[in-house]
Amino acid sequence: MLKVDLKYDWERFHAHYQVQIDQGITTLLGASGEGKSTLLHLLGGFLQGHGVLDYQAQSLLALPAYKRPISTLFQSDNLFPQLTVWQNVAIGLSPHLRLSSEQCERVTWALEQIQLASKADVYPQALSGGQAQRIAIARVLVRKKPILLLDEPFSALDPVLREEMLFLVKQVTESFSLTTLMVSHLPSEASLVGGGVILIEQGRVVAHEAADVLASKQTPNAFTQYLGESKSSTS
Ligand SMILES: Nc1ncnc2c1ncn2[C@@H]1O[C@H](COP(=O)(O)OP(=O)(O)OP(=O)(O)O)[C@@H](O)[C@H]1O
Repeated sequence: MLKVDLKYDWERFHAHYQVQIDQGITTLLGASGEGKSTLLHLLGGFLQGHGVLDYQAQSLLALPAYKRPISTLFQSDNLFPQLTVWQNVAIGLSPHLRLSSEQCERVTWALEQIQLASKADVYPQALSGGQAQRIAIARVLVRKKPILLLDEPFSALDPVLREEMLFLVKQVTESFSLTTLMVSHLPSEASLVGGGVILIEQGRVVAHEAADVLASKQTPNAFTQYLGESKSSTS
C-alpha cells in the first residue's frame, strides 16, 4: 500500500494530498491545473513535499528519485533515434549500456513481454507510434519497480492505439502486481482500465472510489459534477 499525506506549496497553489492507494491501477482525474501532475511529481521525487510518503510501511520521502521503487512514464518519453530498440530498453538499466549477462537477459525478457522481441535490432524510425510506446513500457518493465506512474502518456496516440496501450498497462499491472497511477483527463479511460479512480481538486483528493462508479447513472456521487463538466467541455 502507498500511503500519502503530503503538503506542497507553489506560489498560490497549496496542495495537501491525503490518500491510501492499493496495488492495482488507479486513474487520477480532475480538471486542468487542479494538481494531478504535481501529485505524480511528488511521488516520483521530482518535487519535494512535506509529510508522509510510505510504501509498504517504508518512508520514501528522503530518497532521491532514482532510488525510489518507482518508474515514471511521461508523455514526452521519446526513444533515442541513434539507439536500437534493444539499446533503448537497456538504457533503462544502465545509462552507459554496460550490462551484466543477467541484465541482458532481462532486456530480452522485457521485449518479449510487450511482444516486440523481433524488433530488437531495429531503430525507432522503423516503428509505428504504438510500437514506440510499447518500447517505452518495456523500458519501465526492465527496471522491475513496483510502482508505475503514467502522466497522460498516450494522449498523442489515436483512439484505437490508445485503447490498445491502456489494455497493455492494465495487463502489465496485473501480471506484475504493480501499483499503477495514471493521470488522465478522460473518464472513459478510467472506466476502460477499471480499478480505482481518484478526483483531484485544488491540490486535494476529494473522492476515491472504484472506477465503476463513473458508469453509475442513478446515484449522484462525488464525480457527478466533474463528469458533467468534462462532458460539456469535450462536446
Ligand atoms: N514547480 C512548479 N512550477 C510551476 N507551476 C507549478 C509548480 N508546482 C505547481 N505548480 C502549479 O500547480 C498547479 C497544478 O498543476 P498540475 O500540472 O499539477 O495540474 P494538472 O491537474 O496536472 O493540470 P493539467 O491537466 O493541465 O496537466 C498549477 O496551477 C501549476 O501552475
